[in-house]
Amino acid sequence: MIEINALTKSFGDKKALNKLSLTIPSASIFGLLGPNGAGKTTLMSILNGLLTADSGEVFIAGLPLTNNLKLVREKCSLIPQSLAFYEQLTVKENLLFFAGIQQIKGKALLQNLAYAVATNRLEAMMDQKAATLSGGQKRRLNIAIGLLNNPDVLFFDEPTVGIDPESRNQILDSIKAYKADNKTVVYTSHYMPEIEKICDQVAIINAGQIIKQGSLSSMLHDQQSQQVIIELYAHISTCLPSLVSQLDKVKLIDDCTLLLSEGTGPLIGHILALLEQQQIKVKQLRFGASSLESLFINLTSKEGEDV
Ligand SMILES: Nc1ncnc2c1ncn2[C@@H]1O[C@H](COP(=O)(O)OP(=O)(O)OP(=O)(O)O)[C@@H](O)[C@H]1O
Repeated sequence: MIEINALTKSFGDKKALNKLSLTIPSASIFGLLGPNGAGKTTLMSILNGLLTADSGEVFIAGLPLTNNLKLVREKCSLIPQSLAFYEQLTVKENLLFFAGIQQIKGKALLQNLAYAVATNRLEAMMDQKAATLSGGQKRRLNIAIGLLNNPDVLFFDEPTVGIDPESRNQILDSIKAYKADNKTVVYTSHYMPEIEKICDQVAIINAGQIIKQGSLSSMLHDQQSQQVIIELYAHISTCLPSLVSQLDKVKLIDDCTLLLSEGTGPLIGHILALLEQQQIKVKQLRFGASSLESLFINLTSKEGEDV
């Protein structure tokens, strides 16, 4: 289990984390969601000992992070979004090099290497130069390198950005396999359907604080009776520019979809009347936050960005 209490980190005047508290259960796949600049990377960097917090505490498997940095680094692995290996070395040479600099040897090396290669399906390309791999294969090599220390906790920073669907599915399958092997996975992504597919628990971070945390089903259920989603056949920005500037409690999910938040009773009638006036046809009207995306937009939209 990872226990985070009142973590604060500033860069100059900018508070990247503001007394953030969070509990991440063991052997779960935990989704960390937040808009750009919310503090996700800062949090992951602190949890991995790459940055030091100004105040607050972190316990990983009961150990305080500050006094046990070396041990915690052995138990955790951060898989960055950027590729961090040598293009001119083969897959095997890269894996052996990164195992070597962590001084992983003997039986541990054989076991960890086999696990990293098998879960990332790299067997067929061990003698291939990294430069010749596809984007998805490179991403899998990146992950395999992160597994060489056989970590208990894996932090993934958007591992599936810009890769083909086959590699995306392989990566998602491997993440489920890590959980089945009792590893804890902390996962950030902007791609909500992916989070919905694999995560047990989700926390939404905004402006350096956790604004919502829970199981995915409970979070969506909480919102069920309070939200209405209206999908249109037309583009809102072109056909109804006045509507979007007039109304509170209305947000855009995309240019054809409106999300009406809490307390929307009379508002629905008002909007439907406006749409009728403009002869805009409604494609679908749904009750409840049917997706994590609508919940996320609703929770993280800032004043001034609301429509
Ligand atoms: N080294 C730094 N120096 C100055 N400001 C920083 C630094 N690192 C982060 N920040 C600021 O702290 C805030 C949180 O940044 P962080 O990178 O943690 O957000 P994020 O949620 O990971 O965003 P993204 O999804 O865009 O990667 C932002 O306002 C960012 O500009």
